[in-house]
Amino acid sequence: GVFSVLLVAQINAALTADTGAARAALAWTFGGVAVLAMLSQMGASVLFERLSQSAHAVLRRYISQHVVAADFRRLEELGGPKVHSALSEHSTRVAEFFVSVPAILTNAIIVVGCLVYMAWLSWQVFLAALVVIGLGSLGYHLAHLRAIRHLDTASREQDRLFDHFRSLVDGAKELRLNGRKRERFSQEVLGDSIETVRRERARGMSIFVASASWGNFLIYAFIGLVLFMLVGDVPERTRVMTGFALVFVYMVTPLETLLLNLPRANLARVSAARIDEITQNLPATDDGPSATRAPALSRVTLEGVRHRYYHEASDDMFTLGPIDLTFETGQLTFLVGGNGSGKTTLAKLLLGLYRPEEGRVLLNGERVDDASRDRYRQCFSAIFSDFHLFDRLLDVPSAELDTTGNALIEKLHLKHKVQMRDGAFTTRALSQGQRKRLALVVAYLEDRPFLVFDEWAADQDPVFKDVFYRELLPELKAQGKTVLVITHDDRYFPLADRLVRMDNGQIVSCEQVCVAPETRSRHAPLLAVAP
Ligand SMILES: Nc1ncnc2c1ncn2[C@@H]1O[C@H](COP(=O)(O)OP(=O)(O)OP(=O)(O)O)[C@@H](O)[C@H]1O
Repeated sequence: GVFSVLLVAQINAALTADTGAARAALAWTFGGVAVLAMLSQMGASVLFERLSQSAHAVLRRYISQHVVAADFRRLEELGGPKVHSALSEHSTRVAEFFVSVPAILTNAIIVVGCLVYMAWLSWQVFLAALVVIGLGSLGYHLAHLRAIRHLDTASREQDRLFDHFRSLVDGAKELRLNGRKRERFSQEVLGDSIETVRRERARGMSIFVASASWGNFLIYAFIGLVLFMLVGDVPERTRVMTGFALVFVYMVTPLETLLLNLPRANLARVSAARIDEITQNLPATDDGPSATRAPALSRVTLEGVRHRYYHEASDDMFTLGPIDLTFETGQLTFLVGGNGSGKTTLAKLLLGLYRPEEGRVLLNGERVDDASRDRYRQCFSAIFSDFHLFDRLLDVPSAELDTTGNALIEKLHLKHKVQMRDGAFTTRALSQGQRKRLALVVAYLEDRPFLVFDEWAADQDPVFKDVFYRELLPELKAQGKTVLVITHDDRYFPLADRLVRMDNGQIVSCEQVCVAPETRSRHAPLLAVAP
């Protein structure tokens, strides 16, 4: 910016230079300044491009760290689409801002430099310029307030749009099977949301761009004011007039660029505010230091534990508890009950994913508090009905791990489909039941003392279902594992040590089951491989 202003001063000096020698001297300075202007612009652009990429990476790391450290319930409430929106669109907008920073900075310096040069040519003109700038800023500020409102509405709608994008892929089967549903989804749900984002953003940006034209108009008004009214009687009229003409011509483009780049900065500001809001809504848990090792487990007790879900849309509440329940080492508990009776919620409380709103959880008689909750959670492996299978174990890869993993895969009848190599599965393109078996392999390899299965067998064929209840579960029990199985498979209820029945958020019965041992296991152990 500085070199550019120096260039214009050199040009003006050359235009008004009297002798050839003076022009020759100016030529060298002009050449030097031109090269410096080019080099500094190159440097600035490269640096800002790098800054933009770094900012993007830093933001993504920042948001991901917030998400990883967030309280699970808060994350559930916030929902995935908002997180996706922050990680993709909003962080990109903020990062893009850094690419426009050199344009804003350089052009602002050129404009300011030109004004200073004008002041040097004539102070009266400079004062007039200040009045014009004041008017321009006022107009711009008023426009800004309106435009930001539209941009903010657009960015909120965009979070919903990301939810619809997810339905577009996750609901692909349903949309293809039902033409009317597809049409309504495309036009009314997705279409309306896309349209709202377009409309609000277009309005916001139009106001910004229109206010840039207002700025442009002011420049020409200023030029007219100076050329036809102010410069009339100043001494050295020709020199001053040439100087002004040159400065004006030179200044218009940077000013336009400046005014057009400022909206982008505002877009970034709105996105930054959204990122801030989302991360504020995801405070880090107070769950103590991050733990990796499981503590020893002999008993887990829930005492008067209670949890509530508030449903805003219907203004009603689901209350679970108070729950009193104890799990002893090596005990096999089946948790049963109708849909929506609170089984999964109870499991989340037991696993330490939800903090009890009332009551307490005890590990070996000691209260689990915020400081020890993460350590407590390391006691468990769980497979939920909406489980996620990572493509790798995220354990230190070793030949031993691969061997044990592959032996388990073979025992679970998946050898022809998938293998474990360097601690990762070779594929995840499997049927739902097969992927659940892989999740079981992971749970075995994690070797935690307490396992929780949420309707694990629901997707298994009758033969493997039988294997699960009659062989795998007794085998886990024999290894001293404590197991909680959420199930609707009533024909296997007698195989449990204890049957806990739930209804409408309450435990309605808790029965010890007495069965002859031989009815529990009819086959030879399936999983002879020690994990
Ligand atoms: N994330 C959530 N947000 C708000 N309410 C929820 C949420 N999850 C569950 N609920 C409410 O809690 C109740 C119990 O749900 P939960 O998933 O614990 O039932 P469940 O017994 O596991 O049912 P199912 O057998 O269908 O899996 C539901 O009726 C629902 O109203």
